[in-house]
Amino acid sequence: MYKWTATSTPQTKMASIKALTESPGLTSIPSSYTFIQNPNDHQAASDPEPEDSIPTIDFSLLNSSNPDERSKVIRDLGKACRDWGFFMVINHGVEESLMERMVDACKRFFDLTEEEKKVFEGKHVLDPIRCGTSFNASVEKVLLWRDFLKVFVHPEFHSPNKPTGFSEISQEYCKRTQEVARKLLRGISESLGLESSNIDKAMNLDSGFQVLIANLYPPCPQPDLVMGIPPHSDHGLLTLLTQNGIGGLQLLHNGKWVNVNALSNSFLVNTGDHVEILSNGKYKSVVHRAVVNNKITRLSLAIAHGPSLDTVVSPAKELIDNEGEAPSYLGMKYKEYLELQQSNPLHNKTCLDRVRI
Ligand SMILES: O=C(O)CCC(=O)C(=O)O
Ligand SMILES: [Fe+2]
Repeated sequence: MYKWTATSTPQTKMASIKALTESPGLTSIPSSYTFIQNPNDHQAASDPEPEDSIPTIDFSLLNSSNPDERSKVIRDLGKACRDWGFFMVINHGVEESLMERMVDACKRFFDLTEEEKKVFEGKHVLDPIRCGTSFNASVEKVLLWRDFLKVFVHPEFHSPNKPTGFSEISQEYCKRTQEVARKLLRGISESLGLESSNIDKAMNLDSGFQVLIANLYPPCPQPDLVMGIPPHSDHGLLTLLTQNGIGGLQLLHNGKWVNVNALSNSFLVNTGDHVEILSNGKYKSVVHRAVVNNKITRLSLAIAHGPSLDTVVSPAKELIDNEGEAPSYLGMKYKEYLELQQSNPLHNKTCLDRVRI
């Protein structure tokens, strides 16, 4: 049986979705998880049309000594950001075995006992290590079919001390994904007509905020009624996502939901709200969601890369000055934005709407 478990604080915490699904004889979902009242009204997703497929970026070409090849990949990167806010990165140089060990370490974290995980529950949205269920169960009307672990890994590296090896593997993995993200941001800077180091400098990426988010979506007896993660855009600049080979990520593209079918050993990359702000809306953050299935546990691992927490992010001065545009977003300190986004229910681009002019 699943149950509410009391914690040392007066607030009651939900049992994990993993514990719920492992309770014997679960054939229907508890009503608190009914996200979709009428599946017929729900906008089902389809695969992208072949002529409009998800952009793929060959990362190795960013290092090309051939200037034509390099300028083409920068153009492709700009087009992917403008048309999709999303792209798949191949040939990124992070070994497949490291990606697999990282996904496995996250799986082993979720396999710890409920008692062991409780130590890492965290109380505040800015606690550096926090695991739990749903997104923010204290403010949500409907619970999500998802357990999570969130760990701040840069500028200061944190890690749960269990399971064995987690800390070493995540330190290496996060260092490597940060290098990939920074290089992509140099390309994105150039694609906006800015110096390649513009975003890096303006966002203070030497002390950029990086957070590891592991999502666990166990099988659900009624997957069409629940949601893993509801439609939202990410805070920050770029999120690099990988998964345990099981699909479930969907993007809102030209008003339609599209399934993401990832190539193995690729990173699924989406632009976050702060790329939209700094590009003054030239590049939009993409709305995405995660659906679940009734057969197999899906695990996704998102590494979010943002400015340093103290950076006030506003549209790039060079874009405003050079192109005579009016700024479309107010400046806000990234830390305040993060706190706002994490303390409210996750819903479309409601957080970004607060800074839109
Ligand atoms: O699980 C996924 O594919 C999406 C996860 C996600 O959107 C997030 O962690 O922000
Ligand atoms: Fe996301």
